[in-house]
Amino acid sequence: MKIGLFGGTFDPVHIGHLVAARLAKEALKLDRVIFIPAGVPPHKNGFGLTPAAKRLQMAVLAVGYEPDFQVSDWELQQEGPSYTVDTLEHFASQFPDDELYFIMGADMLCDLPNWQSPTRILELASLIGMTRPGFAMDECRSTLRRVFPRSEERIHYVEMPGLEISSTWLRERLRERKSVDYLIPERVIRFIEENGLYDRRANS
Ligand SMILES: Nc1ncnc2c1ncn2[C@@H]1O[C@H](COP(=O)(O)OP(=O)(O)OP(=O)(O)O)[C@@H](O)[C@H]1O
Ligand SMILES: O=C(O)c1ccc[n+]([C@@H]2O[C@H](COP(=O)([O-])O)[C@@H](O)[C@H]2O)c1
Repeated sequence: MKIGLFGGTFDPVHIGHLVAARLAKEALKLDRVIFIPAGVPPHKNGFGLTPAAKRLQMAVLAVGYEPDFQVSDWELQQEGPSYTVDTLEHFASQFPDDELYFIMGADMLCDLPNWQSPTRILELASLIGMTRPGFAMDECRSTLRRVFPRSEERIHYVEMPGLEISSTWLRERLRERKSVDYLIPERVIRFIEENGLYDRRANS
């Protein structure tokens, strides 16, 4: 089996994530994709992060009834920063007979040399870099080719329609009481309002 792992802060999850997962699955013929909300995202200032349990619930609601999408709370159960290498070691021992693919947007892929143990990451999984507006994939590709010359075949590049949205931008819209319709799954918007996340309340 080919298993896609998709790590993220998902604060909140949005259509950029869902489209990336769907197209990565299609491009690499993955059997399923597991969304893995990060407990403590390693390169982000954790200040103001929505509590892990709520980010997890939003991810669960977002993947809804999709039989080929799942959510893992593994990173949320660990202490300290959610380093991908540790997550991959865990999933590799969990699924020893399967091939692992880690899905990421171009911004994250270009940053790979700064991650914890990137060479080990490339031994444990193939990577799928999804295009993202504002990040030059070609530049990123030549950097990665230079830094990891022996891992070229482990990194896949997949085009997706440019969705110039981020959780940061959506949090701002939510706080400003602007519409996020179609950008965030409807069930997740309802959850945000019911729980008063991002200062948003139903009918406010
Ligand atoms: N619009 C998008 N297009 C392609 N990839 C995306 C998009 N949004 C997020 N991703 C990718 O999804 C993964 C998880 O992203 P994350 O949860 O940090 O969302 P984000 O929108 O980048 O959040 P923030 O604005 O809070 O940094 C990352 O690999 C990121 O590159
Ligand atoms: O392991 C690392 O060094 C590392 C550094 C930066 C990001 N990551 C992972 O990349 C994924 C996307 O990160 P983020 O910050 O965009 O949500 C998430 O699973 C993070 O744990 C991992």
